[in-house]
Amino acid sequence: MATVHETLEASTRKNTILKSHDRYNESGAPLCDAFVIGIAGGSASGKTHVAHEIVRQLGAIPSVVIMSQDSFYKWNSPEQIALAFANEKDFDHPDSLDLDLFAKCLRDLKRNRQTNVPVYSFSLHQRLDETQYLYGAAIIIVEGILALHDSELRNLYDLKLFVQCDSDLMLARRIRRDVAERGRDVNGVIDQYLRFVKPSFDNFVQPSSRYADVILPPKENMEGINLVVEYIRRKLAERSSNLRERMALTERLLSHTSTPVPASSVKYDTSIESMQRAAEGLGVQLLPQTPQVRGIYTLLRDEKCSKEDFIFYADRLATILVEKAMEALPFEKSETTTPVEERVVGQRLAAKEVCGVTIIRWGGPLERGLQRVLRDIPLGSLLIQPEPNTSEPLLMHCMLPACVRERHRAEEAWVIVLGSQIGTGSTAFMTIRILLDHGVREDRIIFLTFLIARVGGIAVVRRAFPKVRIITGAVDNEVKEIWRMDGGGEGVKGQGKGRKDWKIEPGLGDIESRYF
Ligand SMILES: Nc1ncnc2c1ncn2[C@@H]1O[C@H](COP(=O)(O)OP(=O)(O)O)[C@@H](O)[C@H]1O
Ligand SMILES: Nc1ccn([C@@H]2O[C@H](COP(=O)(O)O)[C@@H](O)[C@H]2O)c(=O)n1
Repeated sequence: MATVHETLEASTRKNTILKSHDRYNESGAPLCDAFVIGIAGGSASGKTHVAHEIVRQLGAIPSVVIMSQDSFYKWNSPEQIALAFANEKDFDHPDSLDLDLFAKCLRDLKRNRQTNVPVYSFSLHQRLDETQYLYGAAIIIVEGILALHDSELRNLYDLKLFVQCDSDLMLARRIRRDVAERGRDVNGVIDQYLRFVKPSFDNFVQPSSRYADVILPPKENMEGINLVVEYIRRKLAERSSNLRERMALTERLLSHTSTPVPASSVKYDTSIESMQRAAEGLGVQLLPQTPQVRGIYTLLRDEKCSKEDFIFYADRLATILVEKAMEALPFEKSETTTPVEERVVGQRLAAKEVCGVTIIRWGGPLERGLQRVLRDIPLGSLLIQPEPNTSEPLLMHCMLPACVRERHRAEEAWVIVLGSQIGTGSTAFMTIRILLDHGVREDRIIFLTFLIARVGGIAVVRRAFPKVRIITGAVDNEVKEIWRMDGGGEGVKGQGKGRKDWKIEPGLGDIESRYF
């Protein structure tokens, strides 16, 4: 028998997040749901093969999730498991599946929310205790023998496919696969096939082919798959947006803002009054500009600041920012006994769940400060990187803390987000949107940053998410378009390989490179 580890590997192989990308408008609302493709067909007809071929051909398109109906087999009692091992349990009737849960998970994922999909073991004939977290799909491929049978599921698909295959070919493939991968023997596979698989195919699976938009042949089906992939590409192109570009076009966007940002006559005016005015206009919280804070910025801005000093003072500043964030968290009365046996009334943190989310590299210089103030805080991470051609932010990796991954906990959680500077605002925007998708309340997100560009994407972020608290230590003037060379440093477009990027002026330079 396969080990639980092997079983898990086999059963989760179909539910894979590859990458994810951004698809929201400037108001923070999702532009569109994920595109969902339903693939049905008999057992071993080639549904998984078709799903993987579509993913392979889509290639550069960032996020595709394959959701398998197999994950939704119901929990089985010990008696049912004994029947299953004797090949006497019917796993092909629609009643063997939790179709309601299947539709709920798909609905959530389609609407850009997280979902936690059950994990099923074919070798143990049982749903396992763990679930698989999925989030961020732009395209969802659903595959299963009954994927087109249920009307609730059908209503969620944008495209319906059916893989047509001869019964003898399906039986031959199933014997080979079930013996090799699912811990079965030949006689058992044949018994189960004749008793349950074939009748169910005739009664439920084959009749559902009438709902399909496209019927694919079992072999030599590349031509059909090519057409399907072309169709998906067209649909995605219709939906695409270039948010970062639009966020950087600040004049146009600022004219939309309800709170006008006062213009400064001095090019690089970093005076206290100028920063305070800008922060107020933008609705961001500026750290009190104490001599200490001003002194730290003066050191950090200095191009001659050594790495050692930069790290020390960035950590110090991060600690001050986190201390400021603490003022937003709820505290309650708490009694304690002192070492001299006296009772005193004090305070304790009253938030049920507090966690941090850092954006890999971008939030790194703030992490030590967070952990100094909130020692055991769970810290999740996101990797958001620009798409090479458009510079659109892409979510490449999503490792959120448990209290955000589960929706009922996310609704209670306070989240402190770390990002070193907000220029075009596109990464900040995407991070906030990801947290909202998970159910975190807008007024419980606290965004900490060293620096904001007054004329930049911050206006869009504020307008889209007015309840998010943004705390910064400084507000600088503007965000400028540059050409970032592949090997590092700035260059001129057309002279060497690189990509479009933005930088804040006067700024702190490339904070991550100076810190790491
Ligand atoms: N077009 C194809 N050409 C050759 N082999 C295929 C093809 N489609 C599927 N197979 C093989 O048949 C078996 C079952 O295919 P799979 O896609 O897992 O079926 P399903 O998901 O419908 O149960 C696998 O071993 C797979 O490699
Ligand atoms: N414990 C189980 C659960 C399901 N099956 C069979 O799996 C088939 C569906 O999966 P495909 O990948 O082939 O689409 C279905 O026909 C069930 O008979 C099983 O054998 N054991």
